[in-house]
Amino acid sequence: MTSNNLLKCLECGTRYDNDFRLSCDNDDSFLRMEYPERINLRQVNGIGKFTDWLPINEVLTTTAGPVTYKSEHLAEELGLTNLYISFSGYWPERDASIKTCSFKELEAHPTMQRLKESGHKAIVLASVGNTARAFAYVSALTGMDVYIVVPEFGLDKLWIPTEVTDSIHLITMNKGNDYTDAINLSQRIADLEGIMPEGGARNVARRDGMATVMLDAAFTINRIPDHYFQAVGSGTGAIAAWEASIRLRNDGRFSDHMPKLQLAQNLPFTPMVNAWNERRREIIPELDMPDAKSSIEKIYADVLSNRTPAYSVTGGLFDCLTESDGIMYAISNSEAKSAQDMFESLEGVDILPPSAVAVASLVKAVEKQNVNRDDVILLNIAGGGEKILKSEFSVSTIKPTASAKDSDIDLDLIMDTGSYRA
Ligand SMILES: Cc1ncc(COP(=O)(O)O)c(C=O)c1O
Repeated sequence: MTSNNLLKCLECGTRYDNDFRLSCDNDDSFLRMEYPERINLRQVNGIGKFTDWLPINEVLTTTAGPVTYKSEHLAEELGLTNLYISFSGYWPERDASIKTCSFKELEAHPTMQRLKESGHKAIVLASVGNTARAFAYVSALTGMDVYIVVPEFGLDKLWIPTEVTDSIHLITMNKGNDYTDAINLSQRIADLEGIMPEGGARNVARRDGMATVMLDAAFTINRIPDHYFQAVGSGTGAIAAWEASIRLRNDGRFSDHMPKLQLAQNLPFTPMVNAWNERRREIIPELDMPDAKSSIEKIYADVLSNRTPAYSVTGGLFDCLTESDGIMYAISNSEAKSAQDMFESLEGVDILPPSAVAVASLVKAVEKQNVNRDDVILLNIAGGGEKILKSEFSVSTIKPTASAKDSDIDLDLIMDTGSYRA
């Protein structure tokens, strides 16, 4: 049974039932879920709390969810009086219990539940690591089949905090292939009968799962923040934060102003920063990401390496940045690393490289006076606590079931296609 809420096309307004639909029949725009105007929190821990604004019926039982707290030490260092941190990861001291250590688990739980409620059993996705880990873990918990395509450089991130199950099928791509090659191969696998594409930013379960970062913050702070900081790769998390703010404003209890999106990418791979700085809706590869593959090899936060982000599409990041009068920052590896050291020593928890990029962008924003001292700021630390987790739990490495030389490979060579042909 699918949820009673409807999906609505942002371009033409056509409404659809909420099955696992990812696109409109008439145009290329995003679909967005229509939920009750006011959200009532369910009395559970984790993101199940926000079920009213998730595209699923059953209340998720996972304790995984974002945690929002007011920073003291980093705030003092930066001279800020209202800095709030949203932490997605593992940090028992703060009741943060995402054991795959990134906000990608916020996408994975509702997506797999939406898949199940729509009557499907298998899903395919491309990832550079953190998303793969999150979906593999949820597959191990639910038994739902997941096909994961990962470029070789993402392999070290492929562990889960439980036993690996037969439901996890990992396909690696040989050296020389990047995230976009993995996306291309996963799209071919998704054409097989019986395997659903996870849909990336087009999947409302992914966006609305990530949106819980903003929801949790609004319930903790009692208002919508003035600024939202995050490092972006596909743009999904930031779009989700924007959509959550629209819903919170319409709810009426959290003030009626919207946050300014302040987003960052890692130099030298900064296609969205380059396009946005010229207020261009289109990303022009020759201008905005020349030598993309070699640039991607140089970035510290390698998960921020999507060559086809959700930027130009109606409802995508360009629209959100435009509506919020947003700012984008290009952060160097050394800026990210020193921001990481500063955060870890002041706040007392290890963070992942993309979160370091987000911290560095906040440092820059303070320097450039893009925030005022007393503004209410939400800094999304979208991944962290891996060191703490690994000191407390043993993790299992996921072994590849196949490897692909490129995205055109014969699918029979990498998977049992027989079970998925009509
Ligand atoms: C920890 C972390 N932060 C930020 C990002 C970028 O998020 P998005 O792809 O939603 O833009 C990722 C992507 O994998 C991530 O793992």
